[in-house]
Parts: sequence; structure tokens; C-alpha cells
Amino acid sequence: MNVKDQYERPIISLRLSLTNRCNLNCLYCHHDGMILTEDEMTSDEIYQILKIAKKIGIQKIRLSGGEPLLRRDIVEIVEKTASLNFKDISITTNGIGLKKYAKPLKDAGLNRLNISFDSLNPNTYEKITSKNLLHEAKEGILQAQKVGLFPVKINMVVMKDINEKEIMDMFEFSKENNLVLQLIELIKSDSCENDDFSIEHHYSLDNLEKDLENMADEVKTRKFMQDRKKFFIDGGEIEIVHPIDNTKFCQNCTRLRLTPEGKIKPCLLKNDNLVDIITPIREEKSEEELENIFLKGIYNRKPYFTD
Ligand SMILES: Nc1nc2c(ncn2[C@@H]2O[C@H](COP(=O)(O)OP(=O)(O)OP(=O)(O)O)[C@@H](O)[C@H]2O)c(=O)[nH]1
Ligand SMILES: C[S@@+](CC[C@H](N)C(=O)[O-])C[C@H]1O[C@@H](n2cnc3c(N)ncnc32)[C@H](O)[C@@H]1O
Ligand code: SF4
Ligand code: SF4
Repeated sequence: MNVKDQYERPIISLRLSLTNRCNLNCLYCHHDGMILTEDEMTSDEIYQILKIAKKIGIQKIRLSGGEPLLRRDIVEIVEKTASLNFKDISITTNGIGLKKYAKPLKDAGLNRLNISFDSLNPNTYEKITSKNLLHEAKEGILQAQKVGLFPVKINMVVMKDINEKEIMDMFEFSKENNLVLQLIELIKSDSCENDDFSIEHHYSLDNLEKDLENMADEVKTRKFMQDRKKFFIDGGEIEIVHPIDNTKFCQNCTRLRLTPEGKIKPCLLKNDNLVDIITPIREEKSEEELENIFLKGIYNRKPYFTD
């Protein structure tokens, strides 16, 4: 089965937020758009939801959070996910736990990783994350690379007056270590604790995109990935995530989300259209009923930014 939403967007990927807990406290964090509850699904409940996802045609799974590596059963979750033969399983992490987990996760069936890393400067890193853990994050990145997870992407949220001058240094670091650099525009959302920060430090990626276009040996567009652009420069790769007021980004959005407590979330930036799937699972409803609940989540999808 291959499902489309009411706007003819195929549903290709599911992003599971495994927890709202985190070991960093980034100034800009949007918590993947979550309402911050403490409830977390068990790995068996997650597995049941993934089975329905597979059945309705979801191909790609992303595990995120909060910090997904804080889940003690993270390896078991990846193992269970891998047993369902999805095309792609990835994790977004701050990298602090990777020294310990990169190899077990790879062995459990993880394909790739995105690692948040906004600065190579220890003071700036600490200012952003409120923890003096740059060294651990960097070690985690290199460990992921070493155990053969590929590609490893660096997620760098670009912020005015904080790290915007570091883009080229981060690109050099990425090239040297065979990493893809993903530059992310700072998003303002209801789930950011500090609204003023997102406004004050917003840095538009428009001009940078034009500069990269001129510098690039090749430019590619990721069609089912929000029409994002990838720039190939001097043997390195930069991808731009430019979601704000970007109608094309939303027109090409093919992802559904799941909250840690078990609700289907149709859009990162909205919380008024969630669909509870964990209660019916705990009530042992039939497969058909559970599938219909999933489809209701898809039915609720709507592009956030429109013309
Ligand atoms: N507006 C919006 N922003 C998103 C969405 N998904 C991801 N982002 C932003 O994109 C950034 C990177 O997300 P990741 O979790 O690393 O995954 P990704 O880049 O979307 O996925 P891949 O490129 O396939 O690895 C995050 O900072 C999010 O803020 C989305 O659906 N809508
Ligand atoms: C919420 S974090 C969860 C996963 C993990 N803790 C991490 O930091 O990678 C997922 C991604 O969202 C990004 N992010 C968080 N708040 C953001 C914001 N306000 N604007 C843009 N990206 C943001 C982070 O940089 C990270 O790459
Ligand atoms: S961006 Fe990731 S690492 Fe930073 S506070 Fe948010 S969840 Fe934690
Ligand atoms: S509709 Fe737009 S804002 Fe909402 S999740 Fe998709 S890309 Fe993000």
C-alpha cells in the first residue's frame, strides 16, 4: 500500500521522537515540535506502531527526540525497527553518547546518523548547549564515521552573531572527515522556550544559497525531501534546510511524526491535530482499526506554509 495525503503528498517517512529528555539544553531547541510530557512508549509498543507504518507503505524511519541515545533500550529499538526491513533507518542525535553506542547501533541495523554540532569553538559550543561537552560530541562524530555509518551528516543551525562566521570552518572539518554538512535555518515555533532568541538570532540562508550555487561544481535537488538543495563543492557536500516561509518545502513534505507518548503528529509546527494511537494499542484494538487511526493522522496533514 502507498498512501498519499489530501494534498497528493506521498507519505514516505516516519519520525519517531523517542523521549523529551535531553543531556544538553540548546538555546534554540524546538524539541521537534513536541508538547513536553514525560510519558514514553515501550520498545514493544513502538514495534507495534512500526508494523502498521510498514503495512501502509512507510519506507524510512528517523529516530529523534529529545536525545534518543538517552533511551536505555535504544539498541533494542533499532534492532526491532531493522527487523521490519525499512529502506532507511537513521537517528538524529547530539552525538554525546556515540562513543559508546555507534558500533552497537550499526550492528543493530542503523544505516546513518545526523549529528547536531553547531560550533568548533568550545566557548561558543558551551554558550549554545550550556554544557562543556564539545570534545565528547566531536569524538562521537568521529566514532560514527569510523564504524562505517554512512553518510554522517553534521547538523549546524546557523545563528546570527553566534556561529554564522564559522560556516566555512565547519565545511573544512566536514570535508576532512568525509561528513556532509547540513546548514539549518533557525526555526521559530511555539515549542521553543525562548521566542526572542529565534527572532534576534535568525539568519536568512537566502544569500548563502546563492553564493553556494556560484561556488558549486554540481547542484542537486532532493525531490521527496522538501525539494532541498545539495551543493557539491571541492569534493565536499553542503545541504541547505530552509523551512521558514518556504511553500515549496511544505509542498514536498513526505513525513509523518510520532510523539514520545504515542500520538501521531501530522506537522512539526502544529499540535492541534494530533491523533492518539497508543490508547487503542493498549486497548488491543484490531489491526484494521489501528490502520484506520494511522490513516486519520495522514488525513489531518496540511502544508504549514502556503502561497
Ligand atoms: N519545518 C520543518 N523542518 C524540519 C522538518 N524536518 C526536519 N526539519 C528541520 O531539519 C533539521 C534536520 O533534521 P534531521 O532530523 O537531521 O533530518 P533531515 O535533515 O530532515 O533528514 P535527512 O536529510 O534525510 O537526514 C531539523 O533541524 C529540523 O528543524 C520538517 O518536516 N519541517
Ligand atoms: C530537536 S533535535 C533532537 C535530536 C538530538 N537531540 C539533536 O540535537 O540532534 C533535532 C534537530 O532539530 C534541530 N533544531 C532544534 N531546534 C531548532 C530550531 N529552533 N531551528 C532549527 N533547528 C532546530 C537540532 O539542531 C537538531 O538537528
Ligand atoms: S537540539 Fe537536541 S541536543 Fe539540543 S536541547 Fe534540543 S533535543 Fe537536546
Ligand atoms: S508541512 Fe511544512 S512545516 Fe509542517 S512538517 Fe511538513 S515541511 Fe515541516
